[in-house]
Amino acid sequence: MSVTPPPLTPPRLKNDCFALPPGVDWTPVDTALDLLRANLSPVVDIKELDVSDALGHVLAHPAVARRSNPPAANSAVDGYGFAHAATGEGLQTLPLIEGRAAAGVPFSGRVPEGMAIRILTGAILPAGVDTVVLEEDTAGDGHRIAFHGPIKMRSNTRKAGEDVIAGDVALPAGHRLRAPDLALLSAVGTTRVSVFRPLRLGVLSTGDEIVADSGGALLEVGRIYDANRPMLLAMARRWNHVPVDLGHVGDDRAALADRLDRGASEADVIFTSGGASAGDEDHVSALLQEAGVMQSWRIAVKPGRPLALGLWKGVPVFGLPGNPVAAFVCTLIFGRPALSLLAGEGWEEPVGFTVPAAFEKNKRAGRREYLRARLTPQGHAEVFRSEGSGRISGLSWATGLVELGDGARRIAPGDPVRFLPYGSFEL
Ligand SMILES: Nc1nc2c(c(=O)[nH]1)N[C@H]1C(S)=C(S)[C@@H](COP(=O)(O)OP(=O)(O)OC[C@H]3O[C@@H](n4cnc5c(N)ncnc54)[C@H](O)[C@@H]3O)O[C@H]1N2
Ligand code: MOO
Repeated sequence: MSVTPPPLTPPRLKNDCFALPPGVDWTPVDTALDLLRANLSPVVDIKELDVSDALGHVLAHPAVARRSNPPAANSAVDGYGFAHAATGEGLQTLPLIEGRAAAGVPFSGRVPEGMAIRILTGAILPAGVDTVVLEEDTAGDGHRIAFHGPIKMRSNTRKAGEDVIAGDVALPAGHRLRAPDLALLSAVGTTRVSVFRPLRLGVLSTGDEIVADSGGALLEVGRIYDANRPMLLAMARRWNHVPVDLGHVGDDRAALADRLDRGASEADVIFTSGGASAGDEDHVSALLQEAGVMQSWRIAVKPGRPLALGLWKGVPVFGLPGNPVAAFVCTLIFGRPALSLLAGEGWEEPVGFTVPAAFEKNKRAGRREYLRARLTPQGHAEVFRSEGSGRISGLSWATGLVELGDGARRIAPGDPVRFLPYGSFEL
């Protein structure tokens, strides 16, 4: 006699894979960011470098000015220097003294009150000179100069230390050195700096379908070119971290554990992509769970809701979602500030701009959304035609992201929206 099994009762179809399922704990974006910020700290040690080799490094200690800039009061222009006290309103005619003051060739004598001296840009003001008249504002015959007064005291001069004073902090700890910073440090005589050793970011792709190195072959349809790893390695390089290519592993837990072991010895932090959610083949989250130090988050963000966080042999692991758009957005929003903190740079927030929308959208409550966007010639934000997180072409089409807050919102063309240019993520 056969027994009829009881009927299965699936939940009502929502036809919206992004609706917040009841009973699941969604971590708001800000909560996730606060947790990362509170729990991460620099993991890199400190070394000394010549300033000329330090571009892109993060200062571990403040860089202190060894000398003032400028070191002495000097002239900002080519012209004639004199004592302001002897001048007044109307036509001023001053006899010139012999000699001149030039940058690097100072005039050692004193300029008597009522006389002027030829002076060039950058020259230290000679004794008796506190004011300079611009050459173009004068007439002269080689023995005298004339100009129209009044001229303001200290015109066209620079005070000693008006830019930086010796002993001041020229640049604070945590600052990542850019080209202009090398100018500043050089100007104040600082030739050696203490910097953090660059952070090593290991990047690993997972999934049986992924082919890490196709050798130029056109793959059969069931196989997927590895898009995430080249992107993530390039982002690491762009952010002045050292990219560590950990290659690819299939859906094999033992192989993944081995590769994470390698990552933990070669890198300071590991980004994996794929296998982050809770499916049958989601080994990254499963392994981190087994290791016992795992935060598996369903973040209230779109795209990119599964993000696994854990420690593997003491090394932080970010299990990014496999969909390339989600992997990209999670890396910008969560990965970048976390990396900058680990690298000693402090928490880096992107700078956004409020611009009018060139689109309309009915946004639901619950998840913060990041739309691929770019500015029209009028400076309005248009968004990519699809929000599908496998649509990699939209990442290239875009020049930034539009960020829509957690709540529900109806957006009409012209409404203000927050645009985060790729440039504000230093991409
Ligand atoms: N039943 C449910 N299924 C899924 C959910 C869900 O909530 N319930 N979430 C979806 C979302 S959202 C995302 S994102 C993905 C994330 O899952 P995984 O992190 O486990 O990623 P995979 O399943 O391994 O891959 C997803 C997708 O991305 C492709 N992929 C993976 N790695 C790469 C790579 N290196 N280069 C290019 N493409 C890659 C992969 O082939 C898949 O198509 O889960 C949804 N499912
Ligand atoms: O939102 Mo998933 O994180 O589509 O890509």
